[in-house]
Amino acid sequence: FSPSRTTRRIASLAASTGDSIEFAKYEGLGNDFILIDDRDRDTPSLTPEQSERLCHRNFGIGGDGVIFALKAPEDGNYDFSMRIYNSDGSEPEMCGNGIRCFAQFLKDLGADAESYRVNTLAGPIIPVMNPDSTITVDMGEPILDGPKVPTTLAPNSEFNSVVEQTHIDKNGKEWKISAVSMGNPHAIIYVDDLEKDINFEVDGPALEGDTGAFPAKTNVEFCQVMSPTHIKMKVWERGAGPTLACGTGTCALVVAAIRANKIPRPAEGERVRVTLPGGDLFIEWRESNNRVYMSGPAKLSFKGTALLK
Ligand SMILES: N[C@@H](CCC[C@H](N)C(=O)O)C(=O)O
Repeated sequence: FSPSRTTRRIASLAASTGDSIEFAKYEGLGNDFILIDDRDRDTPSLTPEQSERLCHRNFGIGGDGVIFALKAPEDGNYDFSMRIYNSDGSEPEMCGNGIRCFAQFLKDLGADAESYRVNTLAGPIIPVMNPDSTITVDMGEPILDGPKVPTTLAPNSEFNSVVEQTHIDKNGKEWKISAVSMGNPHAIIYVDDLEKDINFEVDGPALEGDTGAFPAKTNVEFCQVMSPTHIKMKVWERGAGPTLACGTGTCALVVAAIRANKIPRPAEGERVRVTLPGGDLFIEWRESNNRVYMSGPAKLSFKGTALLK
């Protein structure tokens, strides 16, 4: 934030009318979210601007996003709806770590089911609570068709989707990009050495905001294949910048890596381990139904009441 925006934020908090909101703070591998219980509402009780302010790590609660647990639509097909704002106030379609936090939040609120049918902007998503307290999420089918990702990068004829296409960013740096959507867009880039081959703080934002190639902006995943069943990944998220983990990004990466023959497709039921700065996620892209399953933890950090402007 520029000093003037920061000053305005302090002023707006100081000028609080006393309105406040109850929240709970959760994290999935350090990807952290403010959860709001809006189960009696159809729409979020906070604006994108209020959410952005609450996500600020100095002047708010701090978080990579705000997640709202909302009423299910009346069609009877769902248990709940979920919406999310990124820490910059933009609204993504889905969030993988967020949906595990959402499921744990529901459980902690007393909605003690084994699984939930959640209505999201990316379609139906189903988190299942495991006995070992991890959560496995049916993340649905990956979207590989370029215009639907959306990306303007040309499809690679061999794969009929965007696989390692050459692209030059605004700094003149050349990349080989694969594009996959898990409801939200991901640009996947393989490097030999994650520590040496990228300038994360420069390359991440240069690609995130490259609307010529990704008209809705994109999440950017830099990846290093460690073995046929293990990949390391660093993520620069759309609307949130560097985060410790990204569930949708991890799913997109495993799909992209299998399609590009970077790793073999594991046998049905076997999973690929993806190591992120915040820890490991386990991903299965099931051949029999084309759906992606993500397993990992979600934990309550603290609860509180926040002042609103
Ligand atoms: N951290 C998330 C993704 C959140 C949304 C993303 N920043 C976007 O704008 O698409 C995850 O775990 O999937």
